[in-house]
Parts: sequence; C-alpha cells; structure tokens
Amino acid sequence: MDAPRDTLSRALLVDPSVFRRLLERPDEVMLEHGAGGERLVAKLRAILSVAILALPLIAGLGGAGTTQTLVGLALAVFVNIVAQVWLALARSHRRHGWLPYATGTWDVTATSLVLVLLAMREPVAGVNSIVVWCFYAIAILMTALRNDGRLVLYVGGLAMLQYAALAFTVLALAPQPLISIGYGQATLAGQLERLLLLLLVTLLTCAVVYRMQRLVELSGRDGLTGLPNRVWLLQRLPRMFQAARAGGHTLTLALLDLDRFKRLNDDFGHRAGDRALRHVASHLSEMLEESEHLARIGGQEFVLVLRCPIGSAWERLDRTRRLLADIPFHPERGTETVAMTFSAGLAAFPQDGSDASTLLGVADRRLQAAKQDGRNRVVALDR
Ligand SMILES: Nc1nc2c(ncn2[C@@H]2O[C@H](COP(=O)(O)OP(=O)(O)OP(=O)(O)O)[C@@H](O)[C@H]2O)c(=O)[nH]1
Repeated sequence: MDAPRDTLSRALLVDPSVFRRLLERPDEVMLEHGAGGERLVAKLRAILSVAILALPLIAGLGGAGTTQTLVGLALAVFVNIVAQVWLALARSHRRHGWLPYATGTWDVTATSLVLVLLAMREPVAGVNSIVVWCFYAIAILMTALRNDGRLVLYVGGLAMLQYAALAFTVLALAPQPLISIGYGQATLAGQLERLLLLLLVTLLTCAVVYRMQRLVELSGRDGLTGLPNRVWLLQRLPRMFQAARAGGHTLTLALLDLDRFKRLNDDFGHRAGDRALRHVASHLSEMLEESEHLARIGGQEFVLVLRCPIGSAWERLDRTRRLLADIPFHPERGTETVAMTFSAGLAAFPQDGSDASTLLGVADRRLQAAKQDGRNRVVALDR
C-alpha cells in the first residue's frame, strides 16, 4: 500500500517517512489546536466576505447595469451567509472533524466559481487574473493553521484539479489568441507555471505543518529517557478522563519517586544517576498495557496512567517495585550493584477526583505517606 506513496515522495525529493507522517491522523492535541486555527480562518473569511459586499456596490456606482449590480449583490450576500455558517460551526463546542474539509472545499470552489464567472465575460480574465487566482494560494496556506497534513494535501490537490480543469477548458474552447489589454496573453506555458506554483505552495505548507508537528512532539518528550514529559501528560489527561468516562472504566494515576536518589548521584556521579533513570524508565515501561502511559514529570518523578481499578493497579505496581529492586543495577563498571527502589502514591479516577490537579494532589499525599513510612512501598489509601 505504501509503495506508490513512497515513489511519489521520492520523486518530490521528500523523505518517504515525512510523507507517511503527513497522511497520518494528527494527535489529539494537534487537532485541538487545529480547531482554534479553524476558528481563526472562519473569522478571517467572515471579515473578507463583508468586504466583498462592497464590490457590486462600487461597480454599481461606477456605471454597471442594475441587473449586474443586483446579481453581484445577491452573490455577495450568499457568500456572507455561508461565511457566517462556517463561523458558527467553528465556534461550536463540538469539534467537527469534517469542517476543515468542507470549508477548504468551499474556499477553493468559490475561487474557481469567480474565475468561471470572469471567464464567461472575458475568457482571458478567467485564466489570467492574478488577484482571484491568489485566493487558491491563500486557501492552501490557511490549511497550515489547522495542523493537519491530510487537509493541506486535499485542499492543494483540489485547487490544482479545479484550476487545471478551468484553464484547459478555456484554452481549448475560447477563440485564439487569448489576449486582452487588461489581462495580457494566456498561454499553455503560463497556465502550467500557475499549476506548478500551486504545487509549490502546497509542498511548502506541508513542510510548515510537518515541522510544527515535530516541534509539538519534541516539546512533549523528555530528552533523557525519551518518555513523554509533564507538558505532554497535562495536555492529554483531560482527554483520557473523557474517554474513561465515556467508556465507563476506571483509571489509576500513580505518582512515583525514586528513593534516596540524591545519594546515588553523590556517590557515583550524575552520569550514573542518568543511567539509573533510564534503567527505571525502561523497567516501568514493561508493565504498561495497551492505552496506558508512563511520563517523567520531573527529576526523579514519574507518573503512570493505568487502565484498571486502584486495587489491581496497586498489585501490578507493587510487583514491579519488587522486581525492580531485585534487578541488579551497576552504577559504574566494576562497582557493586545498587538496588533501585521507589515509593508511589495512587489515586483513582473518578473516585478520588475528576481532574488532573486533584488526582495528582491525592497521589502526592499518598506518596509522601509512603516516604514517611520508610520508602520502597506503594500507598493506595489515606491513613
Ligand atoms: N542524575 C540526575 N539526577 C537528577 C536529575 N534530576 C534530578 N536529579 C537529582 O535527584 C535528586 C533528588 O533528591 P531529593 O529530592 O533530595 O530526593 P531523594 O534523595 O531521592 O530522597 P527521597 O525522595 O526522600 O527518597 C537530586 O540530587 C537531584 O540533583 C537528572 O535528570 N539526572
């Protein structure tokens, strides 16, 4: 399935993995930011549509016929109504996955329709107007605000297809040569250049979206262990809670802190401490099941999000604690082994709280109790 995509991306001198990533569904946080981008685009469209109302009025004052002015006015009102509908949908609380595709289709098709109207009056105007043609490029560029590579490729592809159909129809049907004082001469080479420019704008917009996705991804990773970090966790937790509520299942948050980690750093140095953190991270990762997460939220602090009730979470984590303590860790070559242990506090969603800060607060209280009780233990209940 990937072979044709890979060939295409190689032909465009793009790493196939970049192309594949652009065709993937962006993660929830990117889509959430993209919904904000959709609102911004909807506002811009609404403002631009109001400005379009002035065009038939100016034409009327400039001597255009009454019918022509009224038709222009009716079209401008229609454009405004549609813009207001898009704005209302973009502002609604529910996120509509189809909305960016519908508005992208509208932006491109509205541009094509204006060019068709121009071409009906004067063929060369339809294919040589710079101002109207630029709206294709604007429609493509605006997809960058929605953070979705699939949308950029769709809108860019649609713009190229519609413009190619219009340009070749006009070139084939209109009397030659296609020339006018206001719009110059329309040639096949000129039209191919315009299509190439649309392709370039699409690829550049793809590059912007890809880089943005990479930046978001990097900002959510811990450089030492490669695990998700605090930012990642806090952004995703509300969605995880929503999904748990919808599915009617319990989640357990575990806040873990390595025991006497300062001593390990002091005795063997920071590099040994870093290796210990990676050692613990890889061991904790092994206990995760599907749709469970492990994040490093601070120096020697980790959070586990487990998809099970607090009782089974306690059993699983306590088993992991005992196993970790039994695995020999060599802080340095030739030195004796050190037992790595941790203390942890658990909190259950929705029983102990229904938001991240409450649950982390409860888990922290229990973690502190575990430390006070002598460390190397998991606490699931308040004393
Ligand atoms: N090597 C290394 N050390 C870190 C990192 N982040 C934090 N630390 C160290 O972690 C240690 C944390 O020490 P404390 O907060 O006093 O806690 P502790 O020694 O683990 O003691 P308890 O939590 O009470 O068991 C400090 O020495 C920090 O310098 C890191 O990324 N790498």
